[in-house]
Amino acid sequence: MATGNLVVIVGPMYSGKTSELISFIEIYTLGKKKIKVFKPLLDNRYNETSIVSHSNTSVKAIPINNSAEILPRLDGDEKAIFIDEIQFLDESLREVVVEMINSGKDVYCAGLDLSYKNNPFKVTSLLMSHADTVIKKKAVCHECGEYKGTITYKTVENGGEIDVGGFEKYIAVCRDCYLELNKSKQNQNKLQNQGG
Ligand SMILES: Nc1ncnc2c1ncn2[C@@H]1O[C@H](COP(=O)(O)OP(=O)(O)OP(=O)(O)O)[C@@H](O)[C@H]1O
Ligand SMILES: Cc1cn([C@H]2C[C@H](O)[C@@H](CO)O2)c(=O)[nH]c1=O
Ligand SMILES: [Zn+2]
Repeated sequence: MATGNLVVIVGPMYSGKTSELISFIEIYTLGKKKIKVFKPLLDNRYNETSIVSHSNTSVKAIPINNSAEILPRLDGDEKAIFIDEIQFLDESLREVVVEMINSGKDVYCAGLDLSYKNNPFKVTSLLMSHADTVIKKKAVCHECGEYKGTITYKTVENGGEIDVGGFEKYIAVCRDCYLELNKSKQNQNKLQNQGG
């Protein structure tokens, strides 16, 4: 039996990763292929049992706490496995995914490549290394309007590097606007510290 393919879809928030994942799901379901869709329970923005895009299309998904919950949920005859928001899962997802492609399943993963601090999410980097295809999506920059948005900027100060949310705290920007916004944030902080 031939091994499966690994496709990893990455990019900033609002770049259409979930929409792209859903269009691949459609291809398998139209072809009446058996599939399973997973998403981390942590991502409860819209719904705990569906993956939902910003343009509001949705597909039913099995919520999981960690990557160890994936293999026990399989029947064995699935043709493809889809996993959204991989940045919220543990690094052992790599071994789980490699086992699935080695056993002949196609695997489609979508998630953030970079945090709002411009740090790579390790689990995404690991999966990109194993991928047959990496699809790097862009968003429209919220600041300058160019179709060059490659990073997510956090507009509020609170919360850590893992912090579920949407437009109330995150925007997608291009690299130039990201640097500009961080520069003005630093200047503001400096002024505040000087009592200005
Ligand atoms: N700045 C933007 N650039 C592009 N699309 C945007 C933007 N803001 C909102 N959208 C909408 O978001 C849709 C993409 O949403 P989708 O949920 O697929 O993105 P995503 O990359 O999975 O986001 P997230 O990482 O937040 O889950 C687009 O089709 C568009 O309707
Ligand atoms: C950019 C970024 C998004 N997120 C969250 C916001 C959303 O719930 C999800 C991206 O779709 O990831 C983080 O937890 N950390 C980050 O650095
Ligand atoms: Zn910009």
